Amino acid sequence: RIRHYKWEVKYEYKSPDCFKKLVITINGKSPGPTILAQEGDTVIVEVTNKLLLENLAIHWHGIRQIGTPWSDGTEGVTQCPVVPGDTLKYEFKVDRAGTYLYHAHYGMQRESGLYGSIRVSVPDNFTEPFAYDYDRSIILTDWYHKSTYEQATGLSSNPFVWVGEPQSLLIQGKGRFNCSSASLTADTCNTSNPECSPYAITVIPGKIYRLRVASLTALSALSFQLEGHNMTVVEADGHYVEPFVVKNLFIYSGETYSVLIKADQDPSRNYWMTTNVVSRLPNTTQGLGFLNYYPNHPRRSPPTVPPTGPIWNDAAPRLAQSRAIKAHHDFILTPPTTSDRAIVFLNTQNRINGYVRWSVNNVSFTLPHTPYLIALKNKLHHLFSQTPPPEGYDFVNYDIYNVSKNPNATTSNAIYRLGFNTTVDIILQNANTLNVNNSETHPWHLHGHDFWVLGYGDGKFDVNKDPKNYNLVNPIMKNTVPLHPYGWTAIRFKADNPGAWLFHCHIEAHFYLGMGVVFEEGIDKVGELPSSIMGCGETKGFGKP
Ligand SMILES: O=C1O[C@H]([C@@H](O)CO)C(O)=C1O
Repeated sequence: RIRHYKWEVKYEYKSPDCFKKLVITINGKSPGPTILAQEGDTVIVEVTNKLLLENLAIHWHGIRQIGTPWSDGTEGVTQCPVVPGDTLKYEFKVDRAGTYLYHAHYGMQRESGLYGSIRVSVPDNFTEPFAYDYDRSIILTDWYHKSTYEQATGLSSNPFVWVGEPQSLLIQGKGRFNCSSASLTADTCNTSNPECSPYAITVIPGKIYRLRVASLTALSALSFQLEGHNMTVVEADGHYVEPFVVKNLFIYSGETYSVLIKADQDPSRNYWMTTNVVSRLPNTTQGLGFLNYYPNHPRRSPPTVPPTGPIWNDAAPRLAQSRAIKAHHDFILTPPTTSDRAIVFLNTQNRINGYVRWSVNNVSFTLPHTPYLIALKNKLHHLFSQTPPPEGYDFVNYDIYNVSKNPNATTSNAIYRLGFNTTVDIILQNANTLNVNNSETHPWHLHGHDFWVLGYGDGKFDVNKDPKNYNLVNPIMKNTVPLHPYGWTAIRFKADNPGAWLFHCHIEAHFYLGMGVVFEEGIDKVGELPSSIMGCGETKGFGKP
């Protein structure tokens, strides 16, 4: 079946957390409409850019785009941006049931509110490994009051102006800023504005709910809680998980989970739904929503104070949850037992000519003027650097626990070319930032593939010892994984999807500052590119009759 959507994207004044600012909406809404489809369907989205002064691209996060790499929606990698006034038709197959997302992939545009859910249901004759009565989706975000332009300008300046901690946390696009904390007029900030009334999920006592929880924060790692209710984790990034129970669901930007909850508590009241910042010193009040027991009023406050979140700087429970996520025993996709190539990616914050940047192996990524997919397909190799980027770093001498003695890095737009159908291991290695005793959490997202998560570790990855402990028995497949502070994360994937694919830190400011790489595989097998994606750079007008 074909699922056809027509979207108009524009800026509108909205007050998602009671503070009025410009928000990017789709057909008048942020979050945008949920895409509902069934495995095997074709989704067509015709996007019209009505942003007036700004380009646009939309990425279908978790959809592998097998056979349609030009529909991945990654500006600079797989397409030219959609200029104001233009319409672009995205067309792709949703080939696997699960919980996915869509969001802007042009500059830091995602954090202006351009995002939503994709829910792909199982085929008619298929039974899932768990039962539930109702299915609900929510997206967690953090929210800034400064515009994307102010943020991007600060990040690109010397002296560096960091974006800072967010002003509020949103649950399904709703949050609450303390308007009296700043001298703001009622027109600018008004807590009785219905646009910022807390999000509520209504449940019928006794029923089981599948709650699809996703994070698209710009910066924050979150802990998600439902007061008085345990959650059973059953799905991660579109793959069934061997079930396990949590009170706090740790979730990183770009991840999706399904959890089961039973509405089995005292039905005469409502319960808090909360999000808390973890892994960075929180300077944002917790996000609040309601778990509303029918027939209580959905806006009736619970009689309790909202539960406090976990200790923000205790990394141990976060690492433990990452390690607990294994493939469901009936749905194990076994990884190849060996790889053809292993690349280590050292994650560092650097300084280039006085400007703060983020790097992989001391190379800070920049996008070329002509998108890679188009340049590669047309064999225009002069359009980006042909010097292969590094496969590792100075393992012997680099001290990951301290500020680098030489924080200098270089910029490059070179890419990693992978042999088609080869098996590739990536070991993400964390390190200290430019500040003493500081290492941050980075959620890494791969386009065009799912990967097996082979393991997580503390400290420096040992190439002789650590691979012996890889989980090759029941590793989960995901498209986004956290790299924990001072730790490493090892993943494996098959380079079997012809195209050019971004792999990057999902923190908006970090990718903006160069924290990403591009992989190319099987470019000769990519079909003819639609001319609609080629209207920029040196290939402007290519494919036009
Ligand atoms: O890129 C970043 O910059 C700041 C800080 O390191 C400098 O102010 C921070 O926390 C980041 O993640």
